[in-house]
Amino acid sequence: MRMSSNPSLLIVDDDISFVRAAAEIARSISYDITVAGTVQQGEIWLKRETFDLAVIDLSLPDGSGLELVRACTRSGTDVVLVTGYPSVETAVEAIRTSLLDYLVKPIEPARYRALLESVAKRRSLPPPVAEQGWHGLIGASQALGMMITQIRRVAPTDASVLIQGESGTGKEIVARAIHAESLRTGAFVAVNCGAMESEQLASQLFGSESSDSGEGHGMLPGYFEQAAGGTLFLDEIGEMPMLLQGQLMRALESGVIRRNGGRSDIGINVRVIAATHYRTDRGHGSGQLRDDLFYRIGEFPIAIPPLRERSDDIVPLANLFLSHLNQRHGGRKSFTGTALEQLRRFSWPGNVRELRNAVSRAYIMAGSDTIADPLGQIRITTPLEETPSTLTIAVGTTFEEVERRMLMKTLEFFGNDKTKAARALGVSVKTIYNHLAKYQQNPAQTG
Ligand SMILES: Nc1ncnc2c1ncn2[C@@H]1O[C@H](COP(=O)(O)OP(=O)(O)OP(=O)(O)O)[C@@H](O)[C@H]1O
Repeated sequence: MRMSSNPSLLIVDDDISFVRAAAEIARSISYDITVAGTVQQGEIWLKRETFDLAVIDLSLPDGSGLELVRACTRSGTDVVLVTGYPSVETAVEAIRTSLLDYLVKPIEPARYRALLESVAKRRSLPPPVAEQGWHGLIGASQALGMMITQIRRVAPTDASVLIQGESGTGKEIVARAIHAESLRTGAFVAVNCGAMESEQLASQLFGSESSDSGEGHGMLPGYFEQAAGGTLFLDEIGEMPMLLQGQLMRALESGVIRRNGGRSDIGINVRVIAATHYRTDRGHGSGQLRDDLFYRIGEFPIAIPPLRERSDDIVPLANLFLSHLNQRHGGRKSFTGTALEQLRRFSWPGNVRELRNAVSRAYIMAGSDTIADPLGQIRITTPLEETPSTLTIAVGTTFEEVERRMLMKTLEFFGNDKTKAARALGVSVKTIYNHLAKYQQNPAQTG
């Protein structure tokens, strides 16, 4: 997997002198270069990596360069076909496919260089994030643009991705974007590893079979099977019990799983994306993950910065959340410039989720169509700083949100010990798990 930020070029040609000349020009404009001499080698490289540009000879020792064009198009790689023997048929065939250009040898260095420069320039710009966002990701910050570039690069590969970010930064939305941009046709299945007890999580992940059942009976396919050909999103992987982490590691390494109580192995074709709120930059922090699993799932790490570190995203997000509320309630409310500035300067410890809640609260509390002081409610009603053992709740917060925040804060206070949290809240451990599972199934209602 390439980690360099240089543009990348794949040259597929068995003509050594052409390869040398083409590579030299590309290197002079900082391209990372990979060379393949046959269709088969080209296919292997295209499966392994995503390139910005591929320069492919039409006649290769084992077939036509056209055979590689589809794989390139699928992964968003621009293609330039070259030929030493131009003919009308090959030209027509080449034009029918989606090419950046079609060059005849000996190629003009100036034209080839211009092509390389235009691809490199286009790739270095972050893709535009339209008003409705890119796969639901809204924002205008450079950090978001860079994240989108990373997503586009890694999505078509099979690399496992580890997303790190504070709560509410958008880890699930990023995981969904990777799945949507991948070539995987199966389902996206999300599971919160901290929302279930160990045994339940094991049978949900790997499925279960009861031994005394008749044919087809008592067989419950788990999340791995449900995500066949698709993506399994393991949220809060650091909460997964150690024993289960070992089981997961073995499944990922061997490519097979066995249902609980089952007798045969089942092959899995699943791309795993994991997420954690622990910082993963200094080692992997608090020892929540087995070393081998950390390295196995962290092939391609993506760090989502907290909202306070990408304040250019705040205004577009706030405006979008407000326009959703206007649409839902038939309103015409808008923020004043000062209001938007106030939102921009706030630190948003609960990140995008907290911003969305604040916009809802401001919408409900606003006496007119103009919202001038969206944080007024927070300031008036939260004179106290929160501490690890206190929770501050603003007027206008829904019961559901109060319940959720109380539960999460209590769990945090007791170091995620569900038994202690349940005792403190006067409910059963099962109730805690039920709520966590509900938050996982209905994320829209949780914030
Ligand atoms: N860039 C963004 N654009 C639009 N909406 C966003 C963005 N980032 C986050 N959101 C929204 O914020 C909310 C929280 O996002 P999400 O659930 O993906 O966060 P998370 O990091 O997975 O949170 P948690 O760790 O608490 O599960 C969701 O409603 C999501 O749609």
